Amino acid sequence: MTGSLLRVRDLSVRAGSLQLLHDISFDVAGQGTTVILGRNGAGKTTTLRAILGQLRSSGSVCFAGQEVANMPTHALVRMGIGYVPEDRRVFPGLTVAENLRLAERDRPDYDRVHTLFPDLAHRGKQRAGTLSGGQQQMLSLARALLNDNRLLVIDEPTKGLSPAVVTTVTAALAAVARTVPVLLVEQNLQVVSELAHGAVVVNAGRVAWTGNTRALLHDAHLTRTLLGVAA
Ligand SMILES: Nc1ncnc2c1ncn2[C@@H]1O[C@H](COP(=O)(O)OP(=O)(O)OP(=O)(O)O)[C@@H](O)[C@H]1O
Repeated sequence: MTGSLLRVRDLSVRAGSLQLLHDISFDVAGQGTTVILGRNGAGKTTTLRAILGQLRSSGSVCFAGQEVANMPTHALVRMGIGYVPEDRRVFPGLTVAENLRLAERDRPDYDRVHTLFPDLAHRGKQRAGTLSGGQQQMLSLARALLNDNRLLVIDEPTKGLSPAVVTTVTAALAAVARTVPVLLVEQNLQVVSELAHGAVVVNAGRVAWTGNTRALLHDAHLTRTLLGVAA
């Protein structure tokens, strides 16, 4: 499927008297990686959480032709949306192998996970809470990659990681995106330029720009005004 896999239309979220998202609309292609960019506090994670049914929203979220707005996350996971949240959420008291076992669905693909993250294969008996931040991120990604998903939603996978681990995670995501479409929130523009084709820039809870990642990153005026950086 090469068209739009996820269609978000007029997605709005309120928290009490605050409006966090205002009529967010964008499409996620049925292949490759689509990235949501924006400054700190722009509304990127809120957008993902609204799509994942973790925040009450108005508007439409259409996944593979089916309206899924406000469906609970577990129902979306059963439909084939893998979610890797920003805070990684591994079970610290359980081993690496136990964390993976808990994520298993119908036909877990351990070969894929161990090929992408060989380090995890050697750490099956280690408690996840004793892993480094980078290793925890790999475990968190591995939990989503274990299963055959139709879409992966991944929030800031390289946040706080050393350059070497960023390289490992980026390579794994590039390999994954060759077979599963990815909706990514990412701040590291080098990683964005390596991974993403489509870009959605969010600013103050609104979509400020959508288009081709390359066009965005090669336009110094756009990156300065939308992201506050010199590309
Ligand atoms: N439940 C809530 N109640 C009130 N304000 C909220 C709530 N959730 C998020 N916000 C606010 O909404 C704004 C967007 O937050 P969000 O986490 O989506 O930003 P972000 O773009 O992911 O930022 P960052 O890059 O810093 O992670 C922030 O100002 C945040 O404080």
